[in-house]
Amino acid sequence: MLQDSAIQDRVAQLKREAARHAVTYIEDGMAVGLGTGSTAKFMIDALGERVAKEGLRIRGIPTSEASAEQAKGLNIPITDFAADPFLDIAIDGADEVQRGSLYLVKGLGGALLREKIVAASARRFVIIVDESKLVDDLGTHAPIPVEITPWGWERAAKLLGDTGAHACKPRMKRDGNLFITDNGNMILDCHYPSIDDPRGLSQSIIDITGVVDHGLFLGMTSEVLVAGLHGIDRLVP
Ligand SMILES: O=C(CO)[C@H](O)[C@H](O)COP(=O)(O)O
Repeated sequence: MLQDSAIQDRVAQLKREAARHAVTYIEDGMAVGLGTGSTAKFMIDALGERVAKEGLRIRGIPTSEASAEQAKGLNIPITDFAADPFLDIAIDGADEVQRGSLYLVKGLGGALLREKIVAASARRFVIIVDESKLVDDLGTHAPIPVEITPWGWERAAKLLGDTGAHACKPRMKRDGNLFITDNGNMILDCHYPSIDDPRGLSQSIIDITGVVDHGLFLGMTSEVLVAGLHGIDRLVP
């Protein structure tokens, strides 16, 4: 029986391999969406390696300031939506992936808005997760993060309660201060006892004035690379 830390090391190693595999989808001349989080970090490292070793010529749009810093440090050229309104591919992690539909919950890393804009702009949206992120029902392990304007947030929190959320709590940082996104907004983490109609819920949340976006990514995924103890599986919707 493998110890917990040995299992975690093995899963991290497989995520790194899955990230390397995802990066083989990137070809010379492509515009690439760069995700955020620990898994996306492996992917950006692998991409940086291809840029340095093979002279791969690509341009990236990072989904957070953190990913932008990492990409710049690896000499990955950065582009923007003025030059590249559409991307060839975007590669990112996720907090939950629903089996079958490949609907996602994203945003526990706080970058959901830019991640969704990048995903929506990409012809191919590739997700890398470990198998603990696969769920039958969305909201099983992760709350649904909702990005909202700070002004009037209490009102949005109340109206989110009407969409079935049991609790919507402002995200805080470890130091006790309010978490503010790269876009200057707040995040409410909303817990739903069950999500039977993800599309209906998505619409109800987005209809609340003051909500900027939320972490349900529905019908956007092109494929998921799942790193499990026995290797890497590829899921398509
Ligand atoms: O949505 C995200 C950030 O907003 C991340 O993709 C998600 O939180 C997964 O992160 P990790 O790869 O660290 O588990």
